[in-house]
Amino acid sequence: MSYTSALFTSARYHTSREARDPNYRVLTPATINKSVLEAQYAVRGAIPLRAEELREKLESKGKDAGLPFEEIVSCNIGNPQQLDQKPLTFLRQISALTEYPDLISHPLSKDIFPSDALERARSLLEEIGSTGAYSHSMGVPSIRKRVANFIADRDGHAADPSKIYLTAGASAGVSNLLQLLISSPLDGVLIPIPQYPLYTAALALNAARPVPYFLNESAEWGLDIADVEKNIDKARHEGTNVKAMVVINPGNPTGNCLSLENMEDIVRVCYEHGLVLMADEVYQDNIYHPNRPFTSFKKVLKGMGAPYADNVELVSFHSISKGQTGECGRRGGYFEICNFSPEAEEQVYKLASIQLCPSLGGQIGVDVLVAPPQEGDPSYAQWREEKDGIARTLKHRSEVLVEAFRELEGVSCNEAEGAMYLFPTISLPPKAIAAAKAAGQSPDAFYSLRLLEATGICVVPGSGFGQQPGTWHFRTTFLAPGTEDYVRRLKKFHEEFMQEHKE
Ligand SMILES: Cc1ncc(COP(=O)(O)O)c(C=O)c1O
Repeated sequence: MSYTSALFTSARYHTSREARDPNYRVLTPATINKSVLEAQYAVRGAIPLRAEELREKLESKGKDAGLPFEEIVSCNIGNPQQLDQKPLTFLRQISALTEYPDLISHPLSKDIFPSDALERARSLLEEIGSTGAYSHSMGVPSIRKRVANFIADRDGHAADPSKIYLTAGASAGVSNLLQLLISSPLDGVLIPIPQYPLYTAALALNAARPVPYFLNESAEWGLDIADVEKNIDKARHEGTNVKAMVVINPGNPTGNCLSLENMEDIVRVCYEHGLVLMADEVYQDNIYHPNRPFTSFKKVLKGMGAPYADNVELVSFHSISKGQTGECGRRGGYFEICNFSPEAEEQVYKLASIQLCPSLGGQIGVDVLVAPPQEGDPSYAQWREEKDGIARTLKHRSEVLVEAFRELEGVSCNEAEGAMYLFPTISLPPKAIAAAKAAGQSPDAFYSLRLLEATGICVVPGSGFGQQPGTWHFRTTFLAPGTEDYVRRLKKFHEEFMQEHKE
Protein backbone atom coordinates (compact mmCIF):
# COMPACT_ATOMS: atom_id res chain seq x y z
CA MET A 1 0.00 0.00 0.00
CA SER A 2 1.36 3.43 -0.85
CA TYR A 3 2.01 6.00 1.85
CA THR A 4 -0.90 8.20 0.72
CA SER A 5 -3.42 5.38 0.50
CA ALA A 6 -2.28 4.14 3.92
CA LEU A 7 -3.00 7.60 5.27
CA PHE A 8 -6.50 7.69 3.79
CA THR A 9 -7.46 4.23 5.01
CA SER A 10 -5.99 4.75 8.48
CA ALA A 11 -8.63 4.45 11.22
CA ARG A 12 -7.34 7.70 12.68
CA TYR A 13 -8.78 9.76 9.85
CA HIS A 14 -12.44 10.62 9.97
CA THR A 15 -14.90 10.14 7.16
CA SER A 16 -16.85 13.15 5.93
CA ARG A 17 -20.01 11.70 7.52
CA GLU A 18 -18.32 11.57 10.93
CA ALA A 19 -17.08 15.11 10.47
CA ARG A 20 -20.66 16.34 9.95
CA ASP A 21 -21.66 14.84 13.32
CA PRO A 22 -21.92 17.85 15.64
CA ASN A 23 -20.47 15.74 18.50
CA TYR A 24 -17.42 14.76 16.46
CA ARG A 25 -14.13 16.05 17.86
CA VAL A 26 -10.74 15.72 16.22
CA LEU A 27 -8.95 15.99 19.57
CA THR A 28 -9.80 13.09 21.89
CA PRO A 29 -7.66 10.93 24.15
CA ALA A 30 -7.49 8.45 21.26
CA THR A 31 -5.99 11.00 18.86
CA ILE A 32 -3.99 13.37 21.08
CA ASN A 33 -0.22 12.89 21.02
CA LYS A 34 0.44 9.96 23.39
CA SER A 35 3.56 11.60 24.76
CA VAL A 36 1.49 14.60 25.86
CA LEU A 37 -1.10 12.32 27.48
CA GLU A 38 1.59 10.51 29.39
CA ALA A 39 3.45 13.57 30.68
CA GLN A 40 2.79 14.31 34.39
CA TYR A 41 3.46 17.50 36.36
CA ALA A 42 2.59 17.06 40.03
CA VAL A 43 3.46 20.61 41.09
CA ARG A 44 0.27 21.70 39.36
CA GLY A 45 -1.44 18.29 39.74
CA ALA A 46 -4.59 16.96 41.48
CA ILE A 47 -3.95 18.45 44.93
CA PRO A 48 -3.18 21.99 43.69
CA LEU A 49 -6.30 21.72 41.48
CA ARG A 50 -8.39 20.82 44.53
CA ALA A 51 -6.80 23.78 46.34
CA GLU A 52 -7.99 26.06 43.52
CA GLU A 53 -11.56 24.73 43.89
CA LEU A 54 -11.44 25.42 47.62
CA ARG A 55 -9.99 28.89 47.02
CA GLU A 56 -12.86 29.74 44.65
CA LYS A 57 -15.37 28.46 47.20
CA LEU A 58 -13.84 30.66 49.89
CA GLU A 59 -13.83 33.66 47.57
CA SER A 60 -17.45 33.27 46.55
CA LYS A 61 -18.94 32.16 49.88
CA GLY A 62 -16.52 33.34 52.56
CA LYS A 63 -17.49 31.97 55.99
CA ASP A 64 -20.57 30.27 54.46
CA ALA A 65 -18.25 27.95 52.52
CA GLY A 66 -18.27 25.77 55.65
CA LEU A 67 -14.52 25.17 55.50
CA PRO A 68 -12.39 24.87 58.64
CA PHE A 69 -9.98 27.58 57.39
CA GLU A 70 -10.21 31.03 55.86
CA GLU A 71 -7.50 30.92 53.23
CA ILE A 72 -5.45 28.56 51.08
CA VAL A 73 -1.71 28.63 51.75
CA SER A 74 -0.04 27.72 48.44
CA CYS A 75 3.11 25.87 49.45
CA ASN A 76 3.05 23.71 46.33
CA ILE A 77 5.10 25.85 44.00
CA GLY A 78 8.16 28.08 44.18
CA ASN A 79 6.27 31.24 43.20
CA PRO A 80 7.56 33.86 45.67
CA GLN A 81 5.56 36.89 44.53
CA GLN A 82 2.28 34.94 44.71
CA LEU A 83 3.10 34.74 48.41
CA ASP A 84 3.64 38.46 48.89
CA GLN A 85 7.41 38.61 48.30
CA LYS A 86 8.03 42.21 47.22
CA PRO A 87 9.70 42.60 43.82
CA LEU A 88 13.20 44.09 43.88
CA THR A 89 12.60 47.79 43.29
CA PHE A 90 15.55 48.36 40.93
CA LEU A 91 14.37 45.62 38.57
CA ARG A 92 10.85 47.03 38.46
CA GLN A 93 12.16 50.57 37.86
CA ILE A 94 14.21 49.42 34.88
CA SER A 95 11.30 47.38 33.67
CA ALA A 96 8.85 50.33 33.89
CA LEU A 97 11.25 52.74 32.19
CA THR A 98 12.13 50.41 29.33
CA GLU A 99 8.48 49.51 28.75
CA TYR A 100 7.45 53.18 28.59
CA PRO A 101 10.52 55.14 27.44
CA ASP A 102 8.73 58.51 27.56
CA LEU A 103 9.09 58.26 31.33
CA ILE A 104 12.88 58.54 31.04
CA SER A 105 12.72 62.12 29.80
CA HIS A 106 9.64 63.14 31.81
CA PRO A 107 10.44 66.10 34.10
CA LEU A 108 8.89 64.35 37.13
CA SER A 109 10.88 61.15 36.69
CA LYS A 110 13.92 62.62 38.44
CA ASP A 111 11.79 62.70 41.61
CA ILE A 112 10.58 59.12 41.22
CA PHE A 113 13.52 57.18 39.78
CA PRO A 114 17.14 57.21 40.99
CA SER A 115 19.63 58.52 38.46
CA ASP A 116 21.33 55.14 37.93
CA ALA A 117 17.99 53.52 37.06
CA LEU A 118 17.27 56.27 34.50
CA GLU A 119 20.77 55.92 33.08
CA ARG A 120 20.61 52.11 32.93
CA ALA A 121 17.20 52.15 31.21
CA ARG A 122 18.47 54.70 28.68
CA SER A 123 21.53 52.64 27.80
CA LEU A 124 19.52 49.39 27.65
CA LEU A 125 17.10 50.97 25.21
CA GLU A 126 20.02 52.14 23.07
CA GLU A 127 21.20 48.53 22.94
CA ILE A 128 17.78 46.92 22.49
CA GLY A 129 15.78 49.42 20.46
CA SER A 130 12.16 48.72 21.40
CA THR A 131 11.04 46.06 23.91
CA GLY A 132 8.28 45.34 21.41
CA ALA A 133 10.70 44.22 18.69
CA TYR A 134 12.21 40.75 18.22
CA SER A 135 15.79 40.61 19.41
CA HIS A 136 18.61 38.32 18.27
CA SER A 137 17.38 34.73 18.81
CA MET A 138 20.10 34.08 21.37
CA GLY A 139 19.12 37.25 23.21
CA VAL A 140 20.37 40.85 23.09
CA PRO A 141 24.17 40.69 22.49
CA SER A 142 25.08 43.26 25.16
CA ILE A 143 22.99 41.42 27.79
CA ARG A 144 24.76 38.17 26.87
CA LYS A 145 28.08 39.96 27.36
CA ARG A 146 27.02 40.98 30.85
CA VAL A 147 25.91 37.39 31.56
CA ALA A 148 29.39 36.25 30.46
CA ASN A 149 31.01 38.77 32.82
CA PHE A 150 28.79 37.58 35.67
CA ILE A 151 29.77 33.93 35.05
CA ALA A 152 33.47 34.82 34.76
CA ASP A 153 33.35 36.81 38.04
CA ARG A 154 31.47 34.01 39.78
CA ASP A 155 33.72 31.16 38.60
CA GLY A 156 37.10 32.73 37.92
CA HIS A 157 37.06 31.19 34.43
CA ALA A 158 36.34 33.03 31.19
CA ALA A 159 32.85 32.82 29.68
CA ASP A 160 32.06 33.42 26.02
CA PRO A 161 28.86 35.35 25.12
CA SER A 162 28.58 33.29 21.92
CA LYS A 163 27.92 30.20 24.10
CA ILE A 164 25.18 31.90 26.11
CA TYR A 165 21.51 31.80 25.21
CA LEU A 166 18.88 33.92 26.94
CA THR A 167 15.67 31.95 27.40
CA ALA A 168 12.05 32.28 28.54
CA GLY A 169 12.94 30.90 31.99
CA ALA A 170 15.14 27.88 32.59
CA SER A 171 12.29 25.56 31.51
CA ALA A 172 12.44 26.68 27.88
CA GLY A 173 16.19 26.01 27.79
CA VAL A 174 15.80 22.57 29.39
CA SER A 175 13.09 21.62 26.88
CA ASN A 176 15.19 22.76 23.93
CA LEU A 177 18.27 20.89 25.11
CA LEU A 178 16.33 17.68 25.72
CA GLN A 179 14.69 17.98 22.30
CA LEU A 180 18.15 18.33 20.77
CA LEU A 181 19.49 15.39 22.73
CA ILE A 182 16.77 12.79 22.23
CA SER A 183 16.92 11.09 18.86
CA SER A 184 15.30 7.72 19.60
CA PRO A 185 12.82 6.17 22.05
CA LEU A 186 15.75 4.12 23.30
CA ASP A 187 17.58 7.25 24.45
CA GLY A 188 17.72 7.82 28.18
CA VAL A 189 18.71 10.58 30.57
CA LEU A 190 19.86 10.12 34.16
CA ILE A 191 17.64 12.08 36.50
CA PRO A 192 17.84 12.39 40.28
CA ILE A 193 15.15 10.82 42.42
CA PRO A 194 13.55 12.80 43.91
CA GLN A 195 13.54 15.25 40.99
CA TYR A 196 11.77 18.37 39.80
CA PRO A 197 9.05 16.96 37.51
CA LEU A 198 9.99 19.23 34.58
CA TYR A 199 12.51 16.51 33.74
CA THR A 200 10.21 13.50 33.73
CA ALA A 201 7.59 15.58 31.88
CA ALA A 202 10.05 16.80 29.23
CA LEU A 203 11.41 13.28 28.77
CA ALA A 204 7.87 11.95 28.38
CA LEU A 205 7.12 14.66 25.79
CA ASN A 206 10.19 13.54 23.84
CA ALA A 207 9.26 9.86 24.31
CA ALA A 208 12.62 9.21 26.00
CA ARG A 209 13.52 7.05 28.99
CA PRO A 210 14.21 8.49 32.43
CA VAL A 211 17.09 6.63 34.07
CA PRO A 212 16.82 7.24 37.82
CA TYR A 213 19.62 7.68 40.31
CA PHE A 214 18.73 8.06 43.97
CA LEU A 215 19.73 10.89 46.27
CA ASN A 216 20.52 9.68 49.74
CA GLU A 217 18.34 11.32 52.38
CA SER A 218 20.52 10.13 55.25
CA ALA A 219 23.60 11.72 53.60
CA GLU A 220 22.01 15.19 53.24
CA TRP A 221 20.58 14.16 49.88
CA GLY A 222 24.04 13.63 48.39
CA LEU A 223 24.62 10.92 45.82
CA ASP A 224 26.52 7.69 45.81
CA ILE A 225 28.49 7.76 42.58
CA ALA A 226 28.95 3.98 42.55
CA ASP A 227 25.18 3.67 42.56
CA VAL A 228 24.93 6.14 39.65
CA GLU A 229 27.39 4.03 37.64
CA LYS A 230 25.48 0.87 38.51
CA ASN A 231 22.31 2.48 37.15
CA ILE A 232 24.07 3.53 33.94
CA ASP A 233 25.33 -0.02 33.40
CA LYS A 234 21.93 -1.50 34.20
CA ALA A 235 20.14 0.86 31.80
CA ARG A 236 22.66 0.18 29.03
CA HIS A 237 22.32 -3.53 29.63
CA GLU A 238 18.55 -3.12 29.14
CA GLY A 239 19.11 -1.42 25.80
CA THR A 240 18.87 2.22 26.88
CA ASN A 241 21.26 4.60 25.20
CA VAL A 242 22.12 6.79 28.21
CA LYS A 243 23.13 10.19 26.82
CA ALA A 244 23.00 12.76 29.60
CA MET A 245 22.89 13.30 33.33
CA VAL A 246 20.67 15.93 34.95
CA VAL A 247 21.86 17.40 38.24
CA ILE A 248 19.77 19.90 40.19
CA ASN A 249 22.00 21.86 42.54
CA PRO A 250 20.88 23.32 44.93
CA GLY A 251 18.25 20.61 44.89
CA ASN A 252 14.54 20.69 44.27
CA PRO A 253 12.65 19.19 46.12
CA THR A 254 15.48 18.19 48.45
CA GLY A 255 16.91 21.65 49.32
CA ASN A 256 20.49 20.29 49.48
CA CYS A 257 23.77 21.62 48.09
CA LEU A 258 26.07 18.97 46.65
CA SER A 259 29.54 18.51 48.13
CA LEU A 260 32.53 19.36 45.91
CA GLU A 261 33.51 15.71 46.01
CA ASN A 262 30.11 14.68 44.64
CA MET A 263 30.40 17.29 41.89
CA GLU A 264 33.85 16.12 40.81
CA ASP A 265 32.63 12.52 40.78
CA ILE A 266 29.74 13.56 38.55
CA VAL A 267 32.10 15.27 36.09
CA ARG A 268 34.28 12.13 35.99
CA VAL A 269 31.29 9.88 35.39
CA CYS A 270 30.07 12.12 32.57
CA TYR A 271 33.52 11.99 30.99
CA GLU A 272 33.97 8.25 31.37
CA HIS A 273 30.48 7.31 30.24
CA GLY A 274 30.21 9.93 27.49
CA LEU A 275 27.29 11.91 28.97
CA VAL A 276 26.18 15.50 28.50
CA LEU A 277 26.03 17.12 31.94
CA MET A 278 22.86 19.20 32.37
CA ALA A 279 23.35 21.36 35.47
CA ASP A 280 20.17 23.00 36.71
CA GLU A 281 21.51 25.80 38.88
CA VAL A 282 18.44 28.00 39.19
CA TYR A 283 18.72 28.10 43.01
CA GLN A 284 22.36 29.24 43.07
CA ASP A 285 21.44 32.38 45.00
CA ASN A 286 19.26 30.57 47.60
CA ILE A 287 21.97 29.43 49.99
CA TYR A 288 21.50 29.10 53.75
CA HIS A 289 24.40 27.12 55.11
CA PRO A 290 27.94 28.60 55.41
CA ASN A 291 29.48 25.12 55.11
CA ARG A 292 27.69 24.44 51.84
CA PRO A 293 28.23 27.43 49.54
CA PHE A 294 27.13 27.22 45.92
CA THR A 295 29.80 26.19 43.43
CA SER A 296 28.89 26.00 39.77
CA PHE A 297 29.59 22.92 37.66
CA LYS A 298 31.41 25.18 35.21
CA LYS A 299 33.87 26.13 37.95
CA VAL A 300 34.32 22.52 39.07
CA LEU A 301 34.75 21.31 35.49
CA LYS A 302 37.28 23.99 34.53
CA GLY A 303 39.11 23.53 37.83
CA MET A 304 39.58 19.81 37.17
CA GLY A 305 41.80 20.49 34.14
CA ALA A 306 42.61 17.88 31.48
CA PRO A 307 41.04 15.68 30.26
CA TYR A 308 37.73 16.94 31.72
CA ALA A 309 37.82 20.72 31.36
CA ASP A 310 37.79 20.81 27.57
CA ASN A 311 35.87 17.64 26.88
CA VAL A 312 32.81 17.17 29.07
CA GLU A 313 29.81 18.70 27.33
CA LEU A 314 28.15 20.89 29.94
CA VAL A 315 25.03 22.99 29.80
CA SER A 316 24.11 25.03 32.85
CA PHE A 317 20.83 26.81 33.48
CA HIS A 318 19.96 29.88 35.51
CA SER A 319 16.79 31.88 35.96
CA ILE A 320 15.24 35.10 37.27
CA SER A 321 12.41 33.04 38.80
CA LYS A 322 14.28 32.11 41.96
CA GLY A 323 16.98 33.60 44.19
CA GLN A 324 15.76 36.86 45.71
CA THR A 325 14.51 38.08 42.33
CA GLY A 326 11.51 35.73 42.26
CA GLU A 327 10.24 37.08 38.94
CA CYS A 328 8.81 33.76 37.70
CA GLY A 329 6.03 35.36 35.68
CA ARG A 330 8.47 37.48 33.68
CA ARG A 331 10.00 34.34 32.14
CA GLY A 332 13.70 35.07 31.97
CA GLY A 333 16.73 32.84 32.19
CA TYR A 334 19.82 31.74 30.34
CA PHE A 335 21.93 28.70 29.63
CA GLU A 336 25.62 28.43 28.89
CA ILE A 337 27.05 25.59 26.82
CA CYS A 338 30.63 24.35 27.13
CA ASN A 339 32.54 21.92 24.93
CA PHE A 340 29.69 21.36 22.42
CA SER A 341 30.81 20.48 18.89
CA PRO A 342 30.33 23.25 16.30
CA GLU A 343 27.66 21.08 14.62
CA ALA A 344 25.71 20.73 17.88
CA GLU A 345 26.03 24.48 18.50
CA GLU A 346 24.57 25.12 15.07
CA GLN A 347 21.51 23.04 15.98
CA VAL A 348 21.12 24.74 19.38
CA TYR A 349 21.10 28.03 17.50
CA LYS A 350 18.55 26.73 15.00
CA LEU A 351 16.20 25.63 17.81
CA ALA A 352 16.47 29.07 19.42
CA SER A 353 15.83 30.80 16.12
CA ILE A 354 12.69 28.74 15.45
CA GLN A 355 11.30 30.32 18.62
CA LEU A 356 12.41 33.76 17.34
CA CYS A 357 13.49 35.22 20.69
CA PRO A 358 12.79 35.13 24.42
CA SER A 359 10.56 37.93 25.73
CA LEU A 360 12.40 41.23 26.08
CA GLY A 361 10.94 41.74 29.58
CA GLY A 362 12.57 38.46 30.64
CA GLN A 363 15.87 39.43 29.00
CA ILE A 364 15.89 42.75 30.87
CA GLY A 365 15.21 40.82 34.10
CA VAL A 366 18.30 38.69 33.38
CA ASP A 367 20.31 41.86 32.76
CA VAL A 368 19.44 43.19 36.22
CA LEU A 369 20.08 39.78 37.81
CA VAL A 370 23.61 39.57 36.40
CA ALA A 371 24.48 43.29 36.66
CA PRO A 372 22.74 44.72 39.74
CA PRO A 373 23.58 48.13 41.27
CA GLN A 374 27.16 48.32 42.57
CA GLU A 375 28.44 49.83 45.79
CA GLY A 376 28.48 53.62 45.39
CA ASP A 377 25.52 53.64 42.96
CA PRO A 378 22.43 55.57 44.16
CA SER A 379 20.30 52.39 44.12
CA TYR A 380 22.80 50.13 45.86
CA ALA A 381 21.66 50.55 49.47
CA GLN A 382 18.01 49.83 48.74
CA TRP A 383 18.82 46.91 46.45
CA ARG A 384 21.13 45.37 49.07
CA GLU A 385 18.63 45.84 51.87
CA GLU A 386 15.78 44.28 49.89
CA LYS A 387 17.87 41.33 48.71
CA ASP A 388 19.36 40.60 52.14
CA GLY A 389 15.94 40.99 53.76
CA ILE A 390 14.41 38.35 51.47
CA ALA A 391 17.33 35.96 52.02
CA ARG A 392 17.08 36.39 55.81
CA THR A 393 13.33 35.84 55.83
CA LEU A 394 13.59 32.63 53.79
CA LYS A 395 16.34 31.24 56.00
CA HIS A 396 14.33 32.05 59.13
CA ARG A 397 11.15 30.43 57.76
CA SER A 398 13.04 27.30 56.73
CA GLU A 399 14.50 26.96 60.24
CA VAL A 400 11.14 27.43 61.97
CA LEU A 401 9.55 24.80 59.72
CA VAL A 402 12.37 22.27 60.08
CA GLU A 403 12.18 22.56 63.85
CA ALA A 404 8.40 22.14 63.80
CA PHE A 405 8.56 19.11 61.47
CA ARG A 406 11.16 17.45 63.67
CA GLU A 407 8.80 17.70 66.63
CA LEU A 408 6.01 15.82 64.86
CA GLU A 409 5.50 12.13 65.52
CA GLY A 410 6.91 10.01 62.68
CA VAL A 411 8.37 12.97 60.76
CA SER A 412 12.03 13.64 60.02
CA CYS A 413 13.40 16.48 57.96
CA ASN A 414 16.80 17.56 56.67
CA GLU A 415 17.80 21.20 56.98
CA ALA A 416 17.51 23.36 53.89
CA GLU A 417 21.03 24.14 52.66
CA GLY A 418 19.67 25.81 49.55
CA ALA A 419 16.64 26.36 47.26
CA MET A 420 13.18 27.06 48.77
CA TYR A 421 11.80 23.67 49.76
CA LEU A 422 11.70 21.13 52.56
CA PHE A 423 11.01 17.49 51.80
CA PRO A 424 10.16 15.82 55.12
CA THR A 425 9.70 12.07 55.44
CA ILE A 426 6.47 10.91 57.05
CA SER A 427 6.23 7.44 58.52
CA LEU A 428 2.55 6.69 58.19
CA PRO A 429 0.82 4.09 60.37
CA PRO A 430 -0.45 0.92 58.60
CA LYS A 431 -4.05 2.03 59.16
CA ALA A 432 -3.39 5.26 57.19
CA ILE A 433 -1.70 3.27 54.42
CA ALA A 434 -4.71 0.94 54.24
CA ALA A 435 -7.10 3.92 54.17
CA ALA A 436 -5.08 5.44 51.32
CA LYS A 437 -5.23 2.18 49.40
CA ALA A 438 -8.98 1.98 49.91
CA ALA A 439 -9.27 5.55 48.54
CA GLY A 440 -7.15 4.61 45.51
CA GLN A 441 -4.41 7.08 46.49
CA SER A 442 -0.75 6.77 47.36
CA PRO A 443 -0.26 7.23 51.14
CA ASP A 444 1.55 10.56 50.72
CA ALA A 445 -1.16 11.90 48.40
CA PHE A 446 -3.79 10.74 50.94
CA TYR A 447 -1.97 12.60 53.73
CA SER A 448 -1.44 15.74 51.61
CA LEU A 449 -5.07 15.85 50.52
CA ARG A 450 -6.30 15.43 54.09
CA LEU A 451 -3.89 18.21 55.14
CA LEU A 452 -5.35 20.49 52.47
CA GLU A 453 -8.98 19.73 53.36
CA ALA A 454 -8.34 20.27 57.07
CA THR A 455 -6.02 23.31 57.03
CA GLY A 456 -5.97 24.92 53.56
CA ILE A 457 -2.22 24.18 53.33
CA CYS A 458 -1.37 22.94 49.85
CA VAL A 459 1.77 20.79 49.55
CA VAL A 460 2.84 18.28 46.90
CA PRO A 461 3.10 14.57 47.73
CA GLY A 462 6.55 13.03 47.40
CA SER A 463 5.28 10.60 44.76
CA GLY A 464 5.16 13.56 42.34
CA PHE A 465 8.95 13.84 42.55
CA GLY A 466 9.87 10.18 43.06
CA GLN A 467 11.17 8.70 46.33
CA GLN A 468 12.77 5.52 47.64
CA PRO A 469 10.12 2.79 47.43
CA GLY A 470 8.27 2.39 50.73
CA THR A 471 9.10 5.93 51.94
CA TRP A 472 6.62 8.80 51.96
CA HIS A 473 7.28 12.52 51.79
CA PHE A 474 5.72 15.81 50.91
CA ARG A 475 7.31 18.93 49.54
CA THR A 476 6.54 22.33 50.96
CA THR A 477 8.00 25.68 50.03
CA PHE A 478 9.00 27.98 52.88
CA LEU A 479 7.87 31.07 51.05
CA ALA A 480 4.52 31.65 52.75
CA PRO A 481 4.25 34.47 55.27
CA GLY A 482 2.73 33.54 58.64
CA THR A 483 5.01 30.56 59.29
CA GLU A 484 3.90 30.41 62.93
CA ASP A 485 0.27 30.02 61.86
CA TYR A 486 1.28 27.38 59.27
CA VAL A 487 3.07 25.45 62.02
CA ARG A 488 0.10 25.67 64.39
CA ARG A 489 -2.34 24.38 61.75
CA LEU A 490 -0.01 21.62 60.57
CA LYS A 491 0.73 20.41 64.10
CA LYS A 492 -2.95 20.20 65.02
CA PHE A 493 -3.75 18.33 61.80
CA HIS A 494 -0.84 15.92 62.13
CA GLU A 495 -1.68 15.00 65.75
CA GLU A 496 -5.31 14.38 64.86
CA PHE A 497 -4.37 12.39 61.75
CA MET A 498 -1.98 10.15 63.68
CA GLN A 499 -4.54 9.68 66.47
CA GLU A 500 -7.25 8.76 63.97
CA HIS A 501 -5.02 6.14 62.33
CA LYS A 502 -3.61 4.57 65.50
CA GLU A 503 -3.99 0.79 65.59
C1 LIG B 1 14.96 22.89 39.55
C2 LIG B 1 14.15 23.82 38.70
N1 LIG B 1 14.52 24.02 37.43
C3 LIG B 1 13.83 24.83 36.63
C4 LIG B 1 12.70 25.47 37.07
C5 LIG B 1 11.93 26.34 36.14
O1 LIG B 1 12.32 27.66 36.26
P1 LIG B 1 11.86 28.79 35.27
O2 LIG B 1 10.76 29.53 35.93
O3 LIG B 1 13.07 29.61 35.08
O4 LIG B 1 11.42 28.14 34.00
C6 LIG B 1 12.26 25.28 38.38
C7 LIG B 1 11.03 25.92 38.86
O5 LIG B 1 10.55 25.72 39.95
C8 LIG B 1 13.00 24.43 39.22
O6 LIG B 1 12.64 24.21 40.48
